[in-house]
Amino acid sequence: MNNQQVDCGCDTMSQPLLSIDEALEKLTNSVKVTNSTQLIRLDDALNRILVIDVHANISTPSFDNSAMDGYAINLKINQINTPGGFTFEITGRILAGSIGNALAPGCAARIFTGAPIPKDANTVLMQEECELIENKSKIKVYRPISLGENIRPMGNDIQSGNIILSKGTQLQPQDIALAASVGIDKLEVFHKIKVGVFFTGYELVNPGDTLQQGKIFNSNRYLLVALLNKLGCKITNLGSIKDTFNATCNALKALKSDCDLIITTGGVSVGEEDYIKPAIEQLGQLNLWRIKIKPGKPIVFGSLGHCAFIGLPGNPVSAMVTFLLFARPFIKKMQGASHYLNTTFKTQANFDWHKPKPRREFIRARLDHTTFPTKANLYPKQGSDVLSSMVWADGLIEVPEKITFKRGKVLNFYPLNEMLS
Ligand SMILES: Nc1nc2c(c(=O)[nH]1)N[C@H]1C(S)=C(S)[C@@H](COP(=O)(O)OP(=O)(O)OC[C@H]3O[C@@H](n4cnc5c(N)ncnc54)[C@H](O)[C@@H]3O)O[C@H]1N2
Ligand code: MOO
Repeated sequence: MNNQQVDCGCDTMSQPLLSIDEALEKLTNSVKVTNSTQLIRLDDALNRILVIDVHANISTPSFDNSAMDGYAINLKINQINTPGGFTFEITGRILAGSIGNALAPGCAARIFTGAPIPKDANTVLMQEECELIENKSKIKVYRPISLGENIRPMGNDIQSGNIILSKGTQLQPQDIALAASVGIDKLEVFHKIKVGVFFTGYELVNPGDTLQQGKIFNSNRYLLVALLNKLGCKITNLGSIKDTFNATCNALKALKSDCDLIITTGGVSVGEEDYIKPAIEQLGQLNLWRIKIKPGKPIVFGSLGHCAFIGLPGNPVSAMVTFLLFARPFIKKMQGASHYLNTTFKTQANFDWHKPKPRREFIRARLDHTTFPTKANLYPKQGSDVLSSMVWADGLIEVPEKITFKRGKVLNFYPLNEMLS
């Protein structure tokens, strides 16, 4: 078979391959969101996903307070926005955390940032604008003053009863801080999901062991574990297993009862030594095999009872790209995240595309930010074995199937830093 025939977008039995959109829809529609939840302290909440909306039961700030170090004044009606210097007698001093006495008209209280505005004060003046006079018993101001200057009103940030964080939020430092600001000390989050992994391939050797002729180091093991750690999964790692049908079935059986999801790499292609698909068909249900994308055509999606299964291709770039495009949204949805799809933005290709391709391609690219709009440059080698292309790249350019284009074409860019967050 020549290359064009291999890449026809059909399988060898002329069955059309699924498009990426169909495959993603099929995968994410089938996700069962974990129903196991726990209450955790704010210090442990980073990156965890909220089960329910969080409401504030106080307003913040909970009292009117000063935005500046300076003087709270009781500005009289006839002084508002009037030109000319005004003098205020200092009758109090209010630190943050303390309460001052009411201010009589024409009087001032020394006040510090965050301190409560005393009763009857209606404006705060910055100390830099005030001249202390008469042995520091008074202040004088030379500019017109308007009402309410430098006062942060109660509820300026949050109103009591408001939803401050929505269910499905993956908690970031600022979310945790917002919960703390209304006095919440614990949040209800989904339990971490349990993911079992193993790696097929007679050729695999662990880094640290001797590399005999014909063998390769098992880089996918480290790739997958690191990717899953980034997503906050609990991992059971069986390492590399023998490339046999029995060993594959045994590994699946060992993991399925205690895992929400099993992910493997390798053994998903069409060779008679590829046992993942037949093992899933024998032990569970096969829902999808092979997608019209490059890299990563042979991907298996299925289930073993309650446990979902994703078999990624063995080629390292294919394994990483398919993990990011398919397994990541699947896992994020399973974890309860409301935003689980990858985000993309538009960029311009700094290259021509001469040959229409039958599969949608996800090519390793790096953005040149010195131009506007930014331009995407390609890594010179785009083979699915070229792992260094993933290290060089800062994202993937999506090239639609069956098109050609010239430099300057606007395309989708999938930023790696986003997909690895
Ligand atoms: N006749 C055909 N052959 C292949 C097809 C096809 O359609 N017809 N598809 C090709 C594509 S595309 C891919 S992708 C691969 C997928 O193959 P498998 O998932 O079955 O993976 P293996 O054959 O086991 O390995 C492929 C490649 O990756 C290396 N590998 C495997 N595991 C690891 C690991 N843990 N760490 C690092 N590298 C790994 C392995 O040595 C091979 O070089 O199939 C094509 N063939
Ligand atoms: O899909 Mo394979 O990943 O092209 O090498």
